[in-house]
Amino acid sequence: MLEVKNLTFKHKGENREILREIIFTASPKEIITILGPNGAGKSTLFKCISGIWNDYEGEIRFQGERVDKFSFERRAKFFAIVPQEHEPPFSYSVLDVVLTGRASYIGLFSSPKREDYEKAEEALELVGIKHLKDKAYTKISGGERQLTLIARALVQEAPVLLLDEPTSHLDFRNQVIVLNTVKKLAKEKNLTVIMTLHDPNLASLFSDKIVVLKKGKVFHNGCPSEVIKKEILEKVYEIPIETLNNEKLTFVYPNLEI
Ligand SMILES: Nc1ncnc2c1ncn2[C@@H]1O[C@H](COP(=O)(O)OP(=O)(O)OP(=O)(O)O)[C@@H](O)[C@H]1O
Repeated sequence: MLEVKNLTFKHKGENREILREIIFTASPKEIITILGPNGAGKSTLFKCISGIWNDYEGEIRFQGERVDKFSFERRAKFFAIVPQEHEPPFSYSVLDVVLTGRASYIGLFSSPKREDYEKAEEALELVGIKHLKDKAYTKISGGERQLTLIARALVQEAPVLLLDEPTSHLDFRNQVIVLNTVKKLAKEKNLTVIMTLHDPNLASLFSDKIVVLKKGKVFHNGCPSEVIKKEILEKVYEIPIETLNNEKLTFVYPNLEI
């Protein structure tokens, strides 16, 4: 289990707390989505969990151990990260980028083995871009890069998958395919998934729990049916919102008379 306990964070030399007393837990097979307006602190929370920022109050623990004490290697073993943006310094092929996710298995002075290539191709197949494997990563679209990075995270075979706005460059079809794949993998491979999203409807469709942040604090935390509600989202996004309900889900949309 991943536990975030009373996490409070401010940048060095600044007085303003970007995150204040954040509390939530995430278990294997669960998808936790961090939802909230621009500037709410989603990426900062993500960076604290993934170890980019370590200088916080409170604790983040994985399987009982404090993650700020993890070595770089242990972090790579436990956390697979899909960042929002990634510019490789060289013109790697798509397959090579995915293979970098196997680094902790390959060893510093060795080359990838057949198993590593097989896993990389399997992951590319899973996210639907195996046909791009020999193309230069610098010459594919933003959405195709995002899919490549998701494949790279999958071959890492880490128990925690952290995705920062995984759908930001994806078309409608690929949003659904990628999030559905992540959901399937979470269940099949026992992964703990934490992601940030901007779309409450996608969050509702694909999450087990949603943590809503507003101004650095947890505004609400619960399963989609508890969180994706007119009264909560209107307070968080400060626009009038309407809902459509059926027995499976609540769909939210803006009331355009604003
Ligand atoms: N390096 C930094 N130094 C100081 N303040 C920062 C720094 N990076 C971000 N912030 C501030 O922290 C707050 C939270 O930013 P963060 O990027 O976590 O928000 P977010 O919810 O991910 O936003 P978005 O949805 O726009 O990506 C913002 O007010 C931002 O200005």
